Amino acid sequence: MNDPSRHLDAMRTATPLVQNITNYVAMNVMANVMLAAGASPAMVHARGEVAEFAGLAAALTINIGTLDAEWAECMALAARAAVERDIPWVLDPVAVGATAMRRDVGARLLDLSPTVIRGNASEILALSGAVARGRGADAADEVAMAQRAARDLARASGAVVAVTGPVDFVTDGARTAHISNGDPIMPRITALGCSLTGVVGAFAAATPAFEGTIAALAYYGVAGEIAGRTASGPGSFQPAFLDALYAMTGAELDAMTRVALT
Ligand SMILES: Nc1ncnc2c1ncn2[C@@H]1O[C@H](COP(=O)(O)OP(=O)(O)OP(=O)(O)O)[C@@H](O)[C@H]1O
Ligand SMILES: Cc1ncsc1CCO
Ligand SMILES: [Mg+2]
Repeated sequence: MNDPSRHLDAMRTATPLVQNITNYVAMNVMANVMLAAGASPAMVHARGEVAEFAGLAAALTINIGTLDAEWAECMALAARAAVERDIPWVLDPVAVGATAMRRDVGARLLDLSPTVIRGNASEILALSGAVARGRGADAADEVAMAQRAARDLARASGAVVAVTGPVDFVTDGARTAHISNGDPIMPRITALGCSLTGVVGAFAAATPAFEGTIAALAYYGVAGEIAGRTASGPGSFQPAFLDALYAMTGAELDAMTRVALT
């Protein structure tokens, strides 16, 4: 893909309303990232309104980072509503292999036909049923190790699967892509992966899932590279990253994108 800017333009033009059920750590970071990108985020998770809100939204994202039993039920209600209303929904299976509860909720959500699944290598390995070594929310496995699991998971679930890390991998079960944009500071800042899931949802609202996911990952990685030019550590990286998401032109994105389709 040499023109991800088309998909960035489509997303910014649509300013999609994206409903996010995300974790307490990510809520503020994610909303700011999505606003800087040009989307309209709403963090909505109450039982009484999740399904109704999905009728207003252009996409839904569900992140199990700070799970509890009540939220797990609301996540399923929201996912069902998204499928009924035919809007894309993105699953972020944070630390899905860590506990029995996470494995159970992850499997239930997987049964509800996510459009895209976005996780790190340990999470995608665990969700696919393979043995993973992740501790908590951080990856301990390599993206390359998770590629076969990602392809199997995509074929079994019908979802586009994105494995993020130093080089990102995206597959719909048949086609594959590697995106080698990004900055090594990114995994040293909490919730940047969670926030990326929101950006993937925003792109998927305006573009078919495989192309939209690749473009979202390229855009995010390029913003990371731009932020990395001036940042002196994780603290100064965060505002520089928001500014880069906000200011990036389509021409900059196309010039800096490193995507290999296979
Ligand atoms: N070592 C790295 N070098 C360059 N980019 C990276 C690196 N690690 C992660 N990234 C980028 O960081 C972003 C977030 O991906 P990551 O895999 O860290 O998510 P995550 O583990 O789900 O994060 P979290 O759960 O903490 O929010 C992606 O755009 C990815 O490409
Ligand atoms: C640190 C952390 N703990 C639960 S969710 C979360 C945010 C990154 O996934
Ligand atoms: Mg994560």
